[in-house]
Amino acid sequence: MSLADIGTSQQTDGPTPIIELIRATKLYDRRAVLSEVSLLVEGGAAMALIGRNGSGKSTLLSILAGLTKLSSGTMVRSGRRIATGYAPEAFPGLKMSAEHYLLSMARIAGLALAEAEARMAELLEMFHLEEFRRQRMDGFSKGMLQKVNLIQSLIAHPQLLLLDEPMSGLDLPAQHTLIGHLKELKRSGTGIVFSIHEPQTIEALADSVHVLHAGRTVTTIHGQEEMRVTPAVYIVCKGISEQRKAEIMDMPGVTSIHALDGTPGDYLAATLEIAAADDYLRHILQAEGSVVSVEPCGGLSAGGLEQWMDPKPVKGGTAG
Ligand SMILES: Nc1ncnc2c1ncn2[C@@H]1O[C@H](COP(=O)(O)OP(=O)(O)OP(=O)(O)O)[C@@H](O)[C@H]1O
Repeated sequence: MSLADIGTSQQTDGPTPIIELIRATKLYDRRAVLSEVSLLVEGGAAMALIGRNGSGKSTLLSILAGLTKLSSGTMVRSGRRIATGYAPEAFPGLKMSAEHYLLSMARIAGLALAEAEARMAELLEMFHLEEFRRQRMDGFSKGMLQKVNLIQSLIAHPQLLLLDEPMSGLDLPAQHTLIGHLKELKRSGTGIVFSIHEPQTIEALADSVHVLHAGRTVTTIHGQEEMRVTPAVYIVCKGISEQRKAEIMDMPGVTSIHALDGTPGDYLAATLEIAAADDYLRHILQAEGSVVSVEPCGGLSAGGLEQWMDPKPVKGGTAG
């Protein structure tokens, strides 16, 4: 049930809606960086936001956090005050100790001093940061700053947790710690929205994936089952004429196909069912194109989602 429905219907058992965006649009200098995006965040579930650089993920998170205003559309909250934790993408090395900063954040969020101290100690220990608690953050490494950033978002038991690239800069043990803690939070009913570029985190944590491209929703996928579809193959080629491109795009078994951004020349990347790979490769060669790389992909990749994360590096040569 969406939050928009709640006013008109009897509430039923099941996931609790926390916050909903309906046709959310954000303009900067009359340019739409988000266009008509709708989504519903539910308690006890995690939604991954994926999309290439500049697709609007951070803007969307900042809107959900209440820090950026919509240009049009609606944001509906389940209550007047939702305890919200927000870890932005860029976190500054402030000229104060981690302890001073975290206690201030906890107090601002409404925690009593004793509770704030206890919760801070628990989280500092969890992220192996306790020995640095009295040091100034302007001397911290990137990963240490990210840990402080995450701790401030978690400290006041958020009902809604918004994380912008939470794994950025974290070492592997810290990544595992974070995933474990986020799973616990989900079990306790927190709704989580996180932007991410790594498929592993999606598989470990996400209950749904919302894909953005140039500020628009490309697709949304619900449920681990839907995310883990059959294995597939990811093929990058180049040198195909516009006319032949249209033909290969229509070939059976091609899940997704797109021009590969950030590479020289007209590189084309396709995700397709394994059974269709031979036929596809034959078509490329008949169209006088050349094959740059062929790689198996599984899990999330098979749904064609990989193309919306960071573009894969193209192996082999430059465009001719
Ligand atoms: N304050 C702002 N003023 C003008 N344009 C902005 C502002 N904030 C973001 N943008 C633009 O909005 C678009 C979306 O940016 P956003 O940071 O939301 O993307 P993103 O998907 O989070 O990217 P990345 O993966 O690189 O972090 C970009 O084109 C960006 O330049």
